[in-house]
Amino acid sequence: HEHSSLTKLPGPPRLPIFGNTLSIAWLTQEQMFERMVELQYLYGHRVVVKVFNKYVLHLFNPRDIEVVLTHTKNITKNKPYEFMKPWLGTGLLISSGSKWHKRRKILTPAFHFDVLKSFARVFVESSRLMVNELIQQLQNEKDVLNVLPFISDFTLSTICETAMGTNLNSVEIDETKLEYKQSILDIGTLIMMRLTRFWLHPDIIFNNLPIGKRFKKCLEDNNSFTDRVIEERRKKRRDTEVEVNGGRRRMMLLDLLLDAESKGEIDLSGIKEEVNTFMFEGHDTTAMALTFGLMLLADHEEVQDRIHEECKSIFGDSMRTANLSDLAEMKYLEATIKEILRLYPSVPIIGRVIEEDFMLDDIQVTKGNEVVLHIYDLHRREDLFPEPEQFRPERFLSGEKMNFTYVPFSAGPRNCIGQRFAMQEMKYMLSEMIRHFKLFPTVKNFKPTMKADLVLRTDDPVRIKFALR
Ligand code: HEM
Repeated sequence: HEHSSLTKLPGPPRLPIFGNTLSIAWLTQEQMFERMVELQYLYGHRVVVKVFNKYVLHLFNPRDIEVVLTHTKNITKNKPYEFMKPWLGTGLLISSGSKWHKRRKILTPAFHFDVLKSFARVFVESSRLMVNELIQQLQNEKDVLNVLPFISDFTLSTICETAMGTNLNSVEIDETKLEYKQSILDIGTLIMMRLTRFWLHPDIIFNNLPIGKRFKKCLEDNNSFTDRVIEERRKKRRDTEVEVNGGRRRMMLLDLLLDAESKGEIDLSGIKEEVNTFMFEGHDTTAMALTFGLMLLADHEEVQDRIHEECKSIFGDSMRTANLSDLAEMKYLEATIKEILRLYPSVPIIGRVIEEDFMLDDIQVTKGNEVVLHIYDLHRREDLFPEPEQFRPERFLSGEKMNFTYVPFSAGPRNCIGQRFAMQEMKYMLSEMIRHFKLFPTVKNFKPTMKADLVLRTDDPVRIKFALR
């Protein structure tokens, strides 16, 4: 009764007791990614994997995904997110129930249209800063670059300067910044290792092994950066008492948290978990999307040319910076970003643990079951996106609603709170890049090997050749 009709669904052959846990126990992150992708080809669009006595339902159908994402009660994240708790606490990404509701309410104003609008200066200046750095590289005859480090510097400093109200462009902080970025990579690797090796699941074992000690060290490195961000903002608020700029400044995310603290609605550990959550989600997701984006653009000269044409029609020969109404006119660039996120959705899969029973046709999914939604695989279904491997921004030009065939930012009550922030940031940055440079691939039609991680990642460096336009 408890496990309802899931037992009847297809899936990889299960062993007694262990279920499917042994078959993933030695996989690398690359193999694990492969394994997730191949599920639908081997078993169809509803697949059941058994983890000891627990049933995990993997879904690849837009209709099924819609049912799960729009359910108002089933908003609790599944087991794998537990392993992120020592790091992100129960910040907005991971919390559930009334805590999640309360926090989402506190933080939503930080993403209001007017607040995002006020970030234009930061997005534009940071984009220009990156462009200038690349020009400098060109002057030093370095025209082939691994782009990720430049891009993640860009996204990290924008999230700090916007949401956190902290400026990081001092040399002194460079080292801590690098350490912070490295700590996130290591945390991802260690969490994936723990996830696939079931004997590392109990805290008492994990924490006492070398891997657990390494994990702890990474968390310390990570926190030393985010603690500093909080401290810097506190100091600034003390020094410049009323820095309220038409009431807007105070809508910055970290200010909302610090204000909530003085009203007794949140404590320091609550602030820390949100700052860790937003620093990570707010920079790593967009950095990966922009990296894969530049890779695809380099490979598609015709797409670059169309974006350039569009920019010319907006700016003429002027090299002035963009504003929000310019952005609204960049229809082709918007379609391009959507297509980038179709092929490379920064969050490739998401999961829930079920608290209220529901039906998928005649299949009953019951309390305690877990559900995994395959965004990456959904976006590459041939029946939904003809020639799915082809990069074609035109798919998104008609403006037709994609409903649940396309959900890079998830949907429903637990959708991405930073969706519009991310779209704006990517538009500002990519338009600046295309206005200044022509990009060329170093390997034509390069398909990096993906790995299972906290966000969509590859170990293959994305190298691009630059030339001034
Ligand atoms: C290309 C960029 C981005 C993509 C593709 C993306 C995607 C997603 C997805 C799929 C989720 C749902 C996760 C889940 O259910 O486990 C999510 C949630 C979230 N995202 Fe994003 N995101 C992006 C950028 C950002 C940015 C820039 C921020 C912050 C400034 C952000 C903050 C968050 C937070 C806090 C959540 C949890 C929301 C909640 O549960 O209430 N994301 N994002």
